Amino acid sequence: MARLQSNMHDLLTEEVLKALFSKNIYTVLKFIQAEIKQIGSITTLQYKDIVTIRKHLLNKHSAVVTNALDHWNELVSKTALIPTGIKSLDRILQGGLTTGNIYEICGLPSSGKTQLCLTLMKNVSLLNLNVFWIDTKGDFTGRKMKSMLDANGTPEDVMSKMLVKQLHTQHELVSALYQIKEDVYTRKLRLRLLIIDSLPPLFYQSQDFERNYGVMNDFVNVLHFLARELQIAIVVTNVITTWYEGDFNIDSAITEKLGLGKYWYNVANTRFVIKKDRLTILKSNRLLKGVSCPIRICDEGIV
Ligand SMILES: Nc1ncnc2c1ncn2[C@@H]1O[C@H](COP(=O)(O)OP(=O)(O)OP(=O)(O)O)[C@@H](O)[C@H]1O
Repeated sequence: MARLQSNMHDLLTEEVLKALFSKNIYTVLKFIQAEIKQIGSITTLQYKDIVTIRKHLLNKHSAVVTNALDHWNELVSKTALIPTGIKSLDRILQGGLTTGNIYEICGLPSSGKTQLCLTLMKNVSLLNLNVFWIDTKGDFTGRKMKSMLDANGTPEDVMSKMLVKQLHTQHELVSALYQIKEDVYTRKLRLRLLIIDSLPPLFYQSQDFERNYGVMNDFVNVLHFLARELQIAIVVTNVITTWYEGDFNIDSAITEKLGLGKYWYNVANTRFVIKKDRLTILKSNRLLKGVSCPIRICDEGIV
């Protein structure tokens, strides 16, 4: 549900919003669900003002009924296809990444997730599109990108299309996404591809699961907004961990587990796994599950 903002209604001033936020009323849904009396006691709004705002928000944010044809036409007019520049990957993606979707690349540590993201960044910026990289591991370096560009003789000017932000906490991540949302909204930034490498280092930090869940919820909401409403293709990386069942011995069964838990499990539209030099579609709402392509890491990235 949308976050309350001052541009939603004239009566929702910054002062009113501050008062609402201080009582954890951040979203349109929370505002509509709260008792009018409660809103009145938190803010300086009069009864009739609160009713007016509620009516306005309900009209604006309630689901409207559309027919499938309108839905399809809107989708076609809004969606962009972004070739990844990796031929075999474009083939299994049926042309490339499509805006409006969240893609997840998972794999064991050192399986090549970052290399794949770096290659996507390099190839997509060569299409003259901005790419935003959120780096949580300190893995993005200008030196690495420059050497990848040098390896196939590409001039370095393309690096001006690559925007990088390093951050270290969940809260920094959520704020960075809100900032991107604002910048894209106000057309300060034109963006088609956002890469987050990697999520687990941020979401494993907190032992407070309730709080973790709250931030994850906020994160997923803004991620969906960026993908669907602002038509950005989002690529995130996630790690697979392994351990041995029971006491370790050579015959012990190895268990593999995808990071980030059950809540995250259904968020990405398409999930890939990198294993044994192959990239395989594990889950997708529109591509064929189980389809894979070979990949090889070399100086110019993934080919
Ligand atoms: N120029 C290169 N040629 C061949 N292999 C390379 C090259 N550069 C890096 N690699 C390999 O890429 C792998 C590291 O990949 P990457 O950093 O993408 O892993 P990752 O899946 O992101 O790991 P993590 O989850 O630990 O961050 C290593 O196995 C490394 O040997």
